[in-house]
Amino acid sequence: MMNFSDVSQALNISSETTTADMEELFSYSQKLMREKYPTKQAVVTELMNLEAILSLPKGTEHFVSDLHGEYTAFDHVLRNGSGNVKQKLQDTFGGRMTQKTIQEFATLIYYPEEKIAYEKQHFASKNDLDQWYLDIIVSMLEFLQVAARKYTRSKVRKALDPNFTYITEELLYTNHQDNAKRQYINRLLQNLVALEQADEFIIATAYTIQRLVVDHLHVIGDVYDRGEAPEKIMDRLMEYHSIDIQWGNHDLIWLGAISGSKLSLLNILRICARYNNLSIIEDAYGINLRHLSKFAEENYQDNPAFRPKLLKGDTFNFDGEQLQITQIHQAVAMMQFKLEGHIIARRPEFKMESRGLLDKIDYEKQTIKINGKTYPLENTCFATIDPKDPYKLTAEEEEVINNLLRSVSKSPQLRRHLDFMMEKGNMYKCYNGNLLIHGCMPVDEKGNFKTIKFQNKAYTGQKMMDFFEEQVRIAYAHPEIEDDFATDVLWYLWQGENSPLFGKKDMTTFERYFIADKKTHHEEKNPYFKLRHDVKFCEKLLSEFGLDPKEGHIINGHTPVKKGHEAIMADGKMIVIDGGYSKAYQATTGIGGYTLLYNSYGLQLVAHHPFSSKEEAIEQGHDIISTRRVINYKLKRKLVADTDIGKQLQQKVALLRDMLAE
Ligand SMILES: O=P(O)(O)OC[C@H]1O[C@](O)(COP(=O)(O)O)[C@@H](O)[C@@H]1O
Ligand SMILES: [Mn+2]
Repeated sequence: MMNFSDVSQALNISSETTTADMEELFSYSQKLMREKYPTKQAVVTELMNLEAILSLPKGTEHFVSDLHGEYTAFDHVLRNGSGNVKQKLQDTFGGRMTQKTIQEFATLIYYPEEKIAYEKQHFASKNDLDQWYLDIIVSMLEFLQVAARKYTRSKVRKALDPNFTYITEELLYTNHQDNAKRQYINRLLQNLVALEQADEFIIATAYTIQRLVVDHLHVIGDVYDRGEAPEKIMDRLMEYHSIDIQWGNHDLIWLGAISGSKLSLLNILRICARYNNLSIIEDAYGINLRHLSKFAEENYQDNPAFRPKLLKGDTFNFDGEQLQITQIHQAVAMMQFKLEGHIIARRPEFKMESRGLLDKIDYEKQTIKINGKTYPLENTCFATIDPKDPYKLTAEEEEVINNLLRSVSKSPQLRRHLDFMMEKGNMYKCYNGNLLIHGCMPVDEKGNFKTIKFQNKAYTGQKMMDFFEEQVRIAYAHPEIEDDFATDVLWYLWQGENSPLFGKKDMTTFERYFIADKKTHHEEKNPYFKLRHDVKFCEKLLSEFGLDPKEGHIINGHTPVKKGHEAIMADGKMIVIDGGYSKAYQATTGIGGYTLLYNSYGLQLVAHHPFSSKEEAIEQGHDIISTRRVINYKLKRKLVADTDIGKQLQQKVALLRDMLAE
């Protein structure tokens, strides 16, 4: 018999729900179940279905992080399921196909349209092409069967292209060795080719396979900034069949910009200018920068510290574009430094006085005093600053920023993407026993969770995370309110000392632009980043979130794992998967990025070579996976019953059993 606590779990009831509420909910859920399964037969069918699902192997989870706008590399990783497609091909065809054929087959599954077009150019006769089609279709069906093995028929059906559902199911579930059926199957296959459906069928099946090899995707933050196409990543994520996102600090400033935070907006503009990516703002999101550009042109000159960073092969679209971006870059950076002074004054509880720097400058001598030490300033661009009132925006700056804020809030494309980021996103997630957080849990040197005191209330550990999430949701729901507490908290999450998404003492943006002494650029990391090597500390953190400290893992992104450093820490309890998709950071990491797979046998870390181009992948069959490392191979396969969803299904099974017993 189910009790209230079982029901409360099944219905996700919080500790604040009263017994009376629970009784009502309990009878309500029974009523709903009776409506849904009105006959004994319906109950039995559903019960059998659920119990069968519970005994299937757990689906594969795929973890990615710090995508930083690198769409093509990310797209490739999704298409090959972090090497999962190739691994399964190897297991299926290893003895029967050469390595070269397996790689070609893999490429066909990743990029079916392009690979078919490429292959077609190389056949001497129609007969050769038709034979190729038949061979490929037969192998694909065999492989589809492997990819579909873990799922119920109904789930596989959802992954099929509706145009080919009928024919695929016939081909998939009919015994090809059965003499009576062989002719029928052969006719179906021949007709696919004869009726010129082969291309479409292969393409559709390739995408179904891509979809089936990964059951659920976790994005551990930082979709945005530095790379050129975050909007394409967001479109791709929106199409994905099953996904959650943990917000990164960079995602937060995009959420901030559309929630009315001027500082967040200035930061995204500054980073886009810095990485030569203003087209994301203008073209992808349709935000007009003409006013800003004109203002920048009138007030700023060339300045080496603000020229956009160029990656190999980058060029400018027109003469003078570099200068224009350099001017915009300075204009937004200076507005940012000014407005930081306002928020710091407005929010003493943020304790960020030391980050107000414009009043620590000697404008005549061009020096600054930080922590008692005076440094010369270089590459300064302080024309809009009134030394007597350094944080005051000029009237024109006010107008520029207000206009920008307005047009950001009106961009339907941006809203669509960020609505999705809110819907699927959280500060952290507990999923199948693991804890997913982009950055860290702020702690002191001893590993005690830090407490923040905001608006006379104190928050620690998980409660602090929940508090931050609540503020993000409040700010996002009220974009018209620009300087309320919740909107300011969004900026705190970007660069506040106790932000779980930032995890450093100070963000030294000003120093990086204007002070030569590199010591001032240092950003001290929270002690978390040392302590996370320690098993006991990781166990404590898992317990804080109600997870099993012996079984669970913590999965972080955020800090690029430098060459020669470990991504797996604390005996496998802690896994850091930001190996740096970001091209700008590949020199430090030496690789293209890490991803993580969690299938029914356990966790595997996958390291990727930097991705060169789609063309190279297609023509030369280059894949980008380098190594896979098993973290915790389980002899006993995990089943759906062992997962979070499995637990919910078991509650439902119990309810159904109660109904049968009535
Ligand atoms: O290398 P860039 O683009 O100038 O960015 C440096 C800034 O980025 C940060 O590392 C934050 O970005 P990440 O979340 O990607 O680490 C800051 O701490 C630092 O000041
Ligand atoms: Mn980050």
